[in-house]
Amino acid sequence: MSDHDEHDEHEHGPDTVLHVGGAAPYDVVVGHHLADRLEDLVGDARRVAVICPEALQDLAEEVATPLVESREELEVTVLVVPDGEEAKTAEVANDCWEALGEEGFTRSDVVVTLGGGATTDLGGFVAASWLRGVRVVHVPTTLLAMVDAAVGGKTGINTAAGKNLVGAFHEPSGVLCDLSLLESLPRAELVAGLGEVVKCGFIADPEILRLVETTDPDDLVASSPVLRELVERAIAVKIDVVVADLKEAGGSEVSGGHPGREALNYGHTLAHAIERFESYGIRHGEAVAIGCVFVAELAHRAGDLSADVVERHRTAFGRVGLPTTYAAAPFEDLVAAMRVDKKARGSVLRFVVLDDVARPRVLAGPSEEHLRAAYEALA
Ligand SMILES: O=C(O)C(=O)C[C@@H](O)[C@H](O)[C@H](O)COP(=O)(O)O
Repeated sequence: MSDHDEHDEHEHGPDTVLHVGGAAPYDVVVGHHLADRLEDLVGDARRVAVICPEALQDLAEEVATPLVESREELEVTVLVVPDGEEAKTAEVANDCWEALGEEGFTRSDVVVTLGGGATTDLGGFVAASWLRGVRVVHVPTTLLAMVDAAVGGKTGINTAAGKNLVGAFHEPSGVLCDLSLLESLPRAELVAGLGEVVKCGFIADPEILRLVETTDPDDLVASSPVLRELVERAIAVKIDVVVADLKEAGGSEVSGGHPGREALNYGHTLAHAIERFESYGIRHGEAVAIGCVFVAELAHRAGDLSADVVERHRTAFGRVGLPTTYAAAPFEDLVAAMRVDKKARGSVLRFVVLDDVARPRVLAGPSEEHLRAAYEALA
């Protein structure tokens, strides 16, 4: 992650600044080589804790060095956490709290997360809970974290009962989406990130679907202007939704009503159940693709979604290389896992479904017959 220079400006155009309004406004910057923006975001902090997975330790040092050099009194500590979902445990959060305690971290200090969605979820949660909330700046290094996890303030860890069951809403004070970091991202990780992008296309922005359907998937690489447009569009979808309903309070069964923030959970009810069943051995974006096809099948049976739009799910997710079939888990196990989904109310399962592209709503209490048939359609 190096500094932005004239060459970047010439080759990739100016950085894009997407503003997130609300009670705690912040900017999401999309561009190339954004390291020089971090100093401003750290502001007058005395201490910075950079939370990153082991594989990104060198990058963390690269980020830390200019900060240390920028101000004599600034202390920067790198906290290394496990890779992926293994970081999202109470034990790892506790290790981070202990480290912040040893550093004497105060309310004016700053956590910087550097990593994928699991790192931003964990680091955001540590920042949300330490002293009941210190500033956090996210520097996402995967496509999924850029378009989803780093934006909107959801933070959390997993428990034995399921994914993200403990957490807090804690908005970052800034997000730096440095697309040059995607150059070294394994292809499968980039493809997984496209799962959340395509999801945004279905719930709110048909132009995303058009771009995905008309671009050669091999051209979706870090330096591609189309990828950048997809990133910016997906973030814009997310910003619109979280500004209107930060704490997911608007999800209701009011007929014809938009589900508020729950719309972003499209495909996630089954996705989280599959991830848990697979002991997080499947990438989140892959599970989301499967979950979206499932819920499209459900909406076709229990609602108004046309067979054409169901098929469009298969082609859009499949085109970028994401899975659209799944049969590994017994239906009953997945239903049991879905019962602890945050959208469930009492014994009633609730799903975000579509009536058409960009027309999301909540479906409450679908019949077991419809659920089973939708799951069987994934096989
Ligand atoms: O930001 C949201 O709201 C979302 O639901 C976005 C999801 O894509 C994301 O995976 C989120 O972390 C899932 O949240 P959860 O509340 O279902 O745990």
